Amino acid sequence: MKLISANPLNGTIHVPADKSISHRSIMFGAISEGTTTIKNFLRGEDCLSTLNAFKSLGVPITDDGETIRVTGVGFDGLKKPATALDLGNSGTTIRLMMGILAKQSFDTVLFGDEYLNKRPMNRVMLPLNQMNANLSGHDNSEYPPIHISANNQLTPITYYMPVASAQVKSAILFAALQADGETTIIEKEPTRNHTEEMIRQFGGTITTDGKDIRMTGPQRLVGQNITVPGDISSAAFFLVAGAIVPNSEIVLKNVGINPTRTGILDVLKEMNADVVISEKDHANQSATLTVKTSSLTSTTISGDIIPRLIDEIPIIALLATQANGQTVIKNAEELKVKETNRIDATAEELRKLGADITPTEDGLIINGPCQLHGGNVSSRGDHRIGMMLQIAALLTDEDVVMEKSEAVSVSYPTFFEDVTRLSRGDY
Ligand SMILES: O=C(O)C1=C[C@@H](OP(=O)(O)O)[C@@H](O)[C@H](O)C1
Ligand SMILES: C=C(OP(=O)(O)O)C(=O)O
Repeated sequence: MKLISANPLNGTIHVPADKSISHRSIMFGAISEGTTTIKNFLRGEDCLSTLNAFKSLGVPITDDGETIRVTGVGFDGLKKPATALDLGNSGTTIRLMMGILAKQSFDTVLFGDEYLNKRPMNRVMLPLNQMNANLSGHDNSEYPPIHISANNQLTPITYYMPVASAQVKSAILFAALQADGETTIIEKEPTRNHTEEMIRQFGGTITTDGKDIRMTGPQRLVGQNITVPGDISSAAFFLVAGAIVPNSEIVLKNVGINPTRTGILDVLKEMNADVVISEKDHANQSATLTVKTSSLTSTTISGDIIPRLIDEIPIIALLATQANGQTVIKNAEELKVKETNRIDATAEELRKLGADITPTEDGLIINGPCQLHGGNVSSRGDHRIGMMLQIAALLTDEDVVMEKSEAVSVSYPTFFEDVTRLSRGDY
């Protein structure tokens, strides 16, 4: 696909719904009692994988195009699926479902596409097996297909997280909701807290104190009415486009601003970007963000901000190519086990467009500002790499041609339409 090049972006957009919250809305709806309604559900491929998996587990789910209605069956009401569950590209779905399915009267098999089947699962299987679950990977490996054996008891644990991962934390919490007694999780660094927040929202009890999380099971949850806010990880592409593409001004409506997700706003501020936050809706943790092109300075990004912007690092790397000076990103080794190795993918694809960017063991070093040029690139099947490369193409008047552009549908199916509309200055 030939990408849109050499264009400012101007106008207003409603970024798509939050992917992490959309997944969890279906999951919590399914394991609760009573009905859950979900408005503004993300109909991207990853969240549809979650929706279809729970339908296969016998959960009644309807969609009238506006509202998704989940009739909760409780942990005890899930039914043996007719076949192994195909979870597509979605790491969040497979890992959280391992916790949900760790105590069922039937076996389940979970697998995904060529990318998901190469992502590490020991990080979830080890703590769950310590809780008396029985999970194993394909051919004694840690990779999918993952086999979950029938099991009628889970025991609580105290678990020091070896990696900063909301998916691992969430899988343990779903298991802990079904275990008899108190589970304690000590995070390496704080990660997104949507699971903890939704346990409370669905009527459960959980204590959080910095990196310590405690919860006593078993708990019964009750269905809720959810409106999903926009995804700051999707907004990130337009926040960066607005900051670096000359003569741009973009208004982003209804962007989720849960503080465990807003590392990118801290980085933009630090780099001198012109971003204004307005219309804060405290109940829904959302706001309007307005971004205008400005002159940027380099920065260092490391330590406990990394989990607060983990999915934004590819687009932050592009931002850094347009900033004055050297930007260093450290402690981001988790990027190596995403849909692709995002350290290598970001560096290698941006170098094809002329960026001065070097991969390191745990991050990237970027020198700017740098005039990008045309070239042939690939998303490598990774939605976030694909979207980052389209924003990069806006910085050159030469042709940029990208392979595997369809990957963007995983989290942002209307991404190219939104770029087209903003490049025409449509309000
Ligand atoms: O819990 C979640 O919804 C997610 C957690 C993060 O993964 P890790 O837990 O592997 O860091 C993130 O990269 C992913 O896009 C969504
Ligand atoms: C890593 C991501 O998602 P997941 O782990 O759910 O595949 C992502 O959306 O960038």
